Amino acid sequence: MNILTFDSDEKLNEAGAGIITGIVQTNRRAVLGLATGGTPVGLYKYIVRDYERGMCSFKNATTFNLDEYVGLPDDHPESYRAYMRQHLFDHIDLPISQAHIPNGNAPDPEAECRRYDDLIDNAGQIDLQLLGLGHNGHIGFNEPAHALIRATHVVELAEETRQANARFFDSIDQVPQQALTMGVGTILKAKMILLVVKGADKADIVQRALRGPITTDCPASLLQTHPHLNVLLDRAAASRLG
Ligand SMILES: O=P(O)(O)OC[C@H]1O[C@](O)(CO)[C@@H](O)[C@@H]1O
Repeated sequence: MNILTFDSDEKLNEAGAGIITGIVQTNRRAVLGLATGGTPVGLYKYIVRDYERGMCSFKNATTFNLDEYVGLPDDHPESYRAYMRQHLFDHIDLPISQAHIPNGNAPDPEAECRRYDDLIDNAGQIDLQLLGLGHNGHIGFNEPAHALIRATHVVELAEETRQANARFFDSIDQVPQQALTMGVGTILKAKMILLVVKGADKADIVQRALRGPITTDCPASLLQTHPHLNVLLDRAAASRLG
C-alpha cells in the first residue's frame, strides 16, 4: 500500500489526474474504472486540463463507472451518467460508446447487472480503478454487510449513504433507495486501485479502512489485500493514521 498525503487540494487532484493520464499515455487502450461523488470532481478537472494540453487521448480507452442510482432519468442532473458527462466525458475525446455506466433504468435490473459484468469481462482487466470512500466504508455502493457480493448487483442504499448524498438533491426523499454497483470482487480484480479521500469527516473511516481489521463491516478494508493500492489523502483525512 502506498499512501500519499497532500497539504493542498489542488496538488492532490493534480497528482491523481497525473496517475490516470499517465496510464492512458503509456497504454492507449487503457481500461479505466471511474467513480463519482464529490471527491473526484477536482481530479477530473485536471484530467481535462491535461487532455486540453494535448498530453493524452482517450480515443482508444474504455471506461466503466462503479455505480448508478436506480430509477433516476438519464438526464436527471444527479444521475451518474449526467455527472460523468458534466465533469469528464463532454470535455475529452472518449467515444461515448466506450464509456460504460450501469443502466439504472433497465427493465430487468438483474439482467442489466449480468450485461455489465460481461462488458467488463470482455474488456479484459481494468488497468486502474478510481475509488472514493463512503463514511460507512462503502466502495462503489458496496455497503457494510455480513457478506459482500463479488459481481455487479442491485443494492439497497444505507440510510447513512442516502443522508450523505442528500446534499446533491433538494431533499432526502428524492435520493433513490437503490443503486446498481460493481461488486467488490470486480473492484479487487483491477490491476491498480487509486483510492482518494478528503476531509476530516472521513478521518475515522480512513483509519478503519487502511489500518483496521479486514471485515465486510467496512468494505474498504478489503482493499488492504490488493497488491497495488495507491491512496491519496488530504491532511484532514489522514489525521487519524498516526
Ligand atoms: O465523494 P463523496 O461524495 O464523499 O462520496 C463517497 C463515495 O460514495 C459514492 O457516492 C457512492 O458510490 C461514491 O461515488 C463516492 O466515492
